Amino acid sequence: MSMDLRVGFIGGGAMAEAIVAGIVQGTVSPSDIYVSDHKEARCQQLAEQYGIHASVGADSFIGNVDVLFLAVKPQVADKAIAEVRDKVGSKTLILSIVAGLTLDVLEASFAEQPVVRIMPNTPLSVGAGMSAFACGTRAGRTEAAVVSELLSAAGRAVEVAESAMDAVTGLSGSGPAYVFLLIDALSDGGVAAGLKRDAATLLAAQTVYGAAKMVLETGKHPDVLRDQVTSPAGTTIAGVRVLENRGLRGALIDAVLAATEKSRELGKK
Ligand SMILES: NC(=O)C1=CN([C@@H]2O[C@H](COP(=O)(O)OP(=O)(O)OC[C@H]3O[C@@H](n4cnc5c(N)ncnc54)[C@H](O)[C@@H]3O)[C@@H](O)[C@H]2O)C=CC1
Ligand SMILES: O=C(O)[C@@H]1CCC=N1
Repeated sequence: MSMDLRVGFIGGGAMAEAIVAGIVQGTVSPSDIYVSDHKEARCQQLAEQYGIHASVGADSFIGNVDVLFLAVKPQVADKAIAEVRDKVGSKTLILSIVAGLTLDVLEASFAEQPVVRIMPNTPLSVGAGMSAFACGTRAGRTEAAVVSELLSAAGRAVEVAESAMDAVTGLSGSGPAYVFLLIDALSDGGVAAGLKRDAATLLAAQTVYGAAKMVLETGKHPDVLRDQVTSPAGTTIAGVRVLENRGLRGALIDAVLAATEKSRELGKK
């Protein structure tokens, strides 16, 4: 599926790159993607790797894109907005991925443009992203459909109320980091049990991938699927017992809550 859209980015960091990598795979033509980043070397790298336009400064494209991603760190978002707000086209759809930056603030910053707040995650770069988005008052169903199509091209996208954004950030926004940690730890377990590192990491990652795929494709509750693996007096329950004793469930719940709380704090500053 390809979309006839000119897409700009303010900030060409890790998350912008993940989105670019996701949408250049058949959704948006690289020649229609424009990135502005403060760092010249970063621009060169992005231009070479993806065949997109990348420059220090956005003047060459800012008035001429259909969609503009705001993809800088929260701490410098005010400055980045001040640099572009008077130059951006009045119909350009502003898509902010800045953690904690509210629709109220965004709508006050951009006088006329429709604004959508998005929380994506880095697996977008391999077509398996999870994004949630909330529409501002000037963004209607047409804008929501554009955002949904753009993000769905590299994973899944759901529309949520803005009040859910902090929780989304704590779960799917930050979540890849929790799962990378989990995979690394599982791999360590395999190495401790005598496997070679490469094999252990492959086994760990494919197991996480397969289990996630089963949850998504069967629609069954994770506990039902867990039960299918767990033989009476078998190996699985021996492992599960250790995880329950060490509080894995509670640790994951607390991790999501801590990240959610941090997102709330960022939004208040
Ligand atoms: N990394 C992640 O997994 C996720 C990040 N986010 C959000 O995405 C945003 C960006 O995060 P990252 O990509 O991880 O950060 P990053 O630090 O990798 O990238 C930010 C980039 O913006 C550039 N920059 C800063 N000010 C600029 C300006 N005024 N004009 C042009 N370029 C400018 C920097 O040189 C840098 O390359 C953050 O607000 C974060 O909250 C959201 C979801 C997931
Ligand atoms: O760590 C962060 O603040 C950002 C937001 C979600 C993922 N990374």
